Amino acid sequence: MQKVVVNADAAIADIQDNATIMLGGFGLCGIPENCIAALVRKGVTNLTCISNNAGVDDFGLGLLLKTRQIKKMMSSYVGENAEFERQLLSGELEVDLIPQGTLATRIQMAGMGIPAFYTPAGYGTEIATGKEVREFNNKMYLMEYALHADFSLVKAWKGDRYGNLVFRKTTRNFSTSIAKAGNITIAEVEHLVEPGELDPDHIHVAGIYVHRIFEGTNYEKRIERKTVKMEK
Ligand SMILES: CC(=O)CC(=O)O
Repeated sequence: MQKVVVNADAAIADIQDNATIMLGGFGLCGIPENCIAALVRKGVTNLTCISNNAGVDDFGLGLLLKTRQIKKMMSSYVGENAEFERQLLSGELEVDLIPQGTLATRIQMAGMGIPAFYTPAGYGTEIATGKEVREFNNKMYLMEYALHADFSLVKAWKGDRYGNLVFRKTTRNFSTSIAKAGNITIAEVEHLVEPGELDPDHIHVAGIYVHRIFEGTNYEKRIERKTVKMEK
């Protein structure tokens, strides 16, 4: 199977209005920047976006919020985006705020083919509204469903033509599960290499999960490693 596509525009060409897309990254690192820029250029609307972080005003999913292409956000960490807040408070944006561990597990379960699971997170709160509740060992749990998407978009450090992916540091968080949860998974990578160049022991996502891959350009990478000197 030929998985390599020329660029982000080709990779996302069949994402249409009303699609559900899942995006990797944690905080502002590991963001599929090239795919987001291509979605802005394509102008698709009414998207449902599943991502731990909803971006900031001028980066990440904030770019798609600014252009009003997102109808619904399913997220956990949403606190640093003024336009997100404005759209939420004005009722323009539907928001499903999900506890972070629940979000991670719902995505992971989709990749594992497990339809639902029980978690104590959110029991007795608004999160529990409408959800099945069960008691195990004298503790109450909510049933949560696996979370699937039409498309998963992830950004890795390296990938090969077969779609095998290697992530760096925190960018791996969420991205490895997201890569397995979409019907179509698109990976953008900083370095596209030949099969055999990646050490098999270092591969985080096996190519079987990845349908399209391309080498991205001009990564902004908002979060950089800083050396912090600790006071004695
Ligand atoms: C703590 C977090 O959830 C990190 C982030 O997405 O900003």
